[in-house]
Amino acid sequence: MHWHILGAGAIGLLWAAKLQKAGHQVTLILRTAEKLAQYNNTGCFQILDDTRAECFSTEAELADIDTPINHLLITTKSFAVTGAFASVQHRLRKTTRVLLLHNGMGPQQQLTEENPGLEIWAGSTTDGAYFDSPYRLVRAGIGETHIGRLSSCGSDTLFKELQGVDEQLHLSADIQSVLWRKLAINCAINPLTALFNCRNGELLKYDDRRAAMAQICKEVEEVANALGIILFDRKLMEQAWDVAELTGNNHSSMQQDVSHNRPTEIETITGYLCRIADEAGVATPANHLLLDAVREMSLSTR
Ligand SMILES: NC(=O)C1=CN([C@@H]2O[C@H](COP(=O)(O)OP(=O)(O)OC[C@H]3O[C@@H](n4cnc5c(N)ncnc54)[C@H](OP(=O)(O)O)[C@@H]3O)[C@@H](O)[C@H]2O)C=CC1
Ligand SMILES: CC(C)(CO)C(=O)C(=O)O
Repeated sequence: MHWHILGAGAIGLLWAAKLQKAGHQVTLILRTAEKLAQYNNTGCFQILDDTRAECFSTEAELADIDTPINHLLITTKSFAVTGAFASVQHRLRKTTRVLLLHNGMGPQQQLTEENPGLEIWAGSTTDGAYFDSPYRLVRAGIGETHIGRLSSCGSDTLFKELQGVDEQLHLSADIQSVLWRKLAINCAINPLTALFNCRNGELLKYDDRRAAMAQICKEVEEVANALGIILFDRKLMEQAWDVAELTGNNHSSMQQDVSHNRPTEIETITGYLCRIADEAGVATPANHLLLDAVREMSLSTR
């Protein structure tokens, strides 16, 4: 299959490599002519893991050409998804399949509602990767990726066609719940680490941080309950505690975005939770306070 990847960042390039290794053709869609020239100068990207460095010569192009896209993987940050999608919409056909792989919620539901005839999939991953220099990607952790079809149109054959791309790729029959679980964990950890400017594990070391985390978790559970969403088979606080402990030395993506003065994904994490809670009439005062606090600290994406 020929995959176009929109969002040639850490997750996008990781997937470009996985797809290429499994025999798929891959084209990266870059944002500007300047970025394309810079990439073509380098001619490839590298992925480093514990044992080796691999080079991938993947072709790249801009969004505004007319070549049709049959398989589109969008791996931008959540706040850029709808804009990125719009930039290639003229290249999509009735049979195009779209896979969205990002944290947070909102864009997946919006694109599915606005494009009822399109086969749209969404996913959530615990893979980890970061750049140590441009187009040099360090694979930080091998995680699991769950994908599932959001649109009512289409079929599940895409999953079969992706088998062999990643041993840790799973098909979910209820991808909304998978996205909610990831959302719940991100609500519990990301904004607090940004606010306290600390590593994930440092949320557990102080009474006030633990109390804030417990209150956030309680509100997220109340929203999920009101919507009939089953999160975990134990309390969210216990689940989030384990994730914070397991990733104790890591800086969350939101803490890193705030500390590097980049836009954060707060609007699609706590922002989404608060919006859905307001619509459902569930009070989420601690999440609203946290949303305001992180909005104050980060570049606006609204
Ligand atoms: N990195 C990780 O380990 C993990 C990330 N995630 C999630 O995956 C998602 C992607 O994260 P990550 O890969 O780290 O993010 P990056 O910032 O590394 O990559 C995003 C890429 O999208 C590009 N982009 C943005 N807008 C457009 C556009 N309109 N057209 C084309 N390209 C565009 C950016 O290009 P430009 O450079 O021009 O801005 C950038 O290269 C996020 O939701 C993140 O939370 C989830 C698990 C782990
Ligand atoms: C689970 C967690 C908090 C791990 O750092 C994460 O997903 C993130 O940083 O975005």
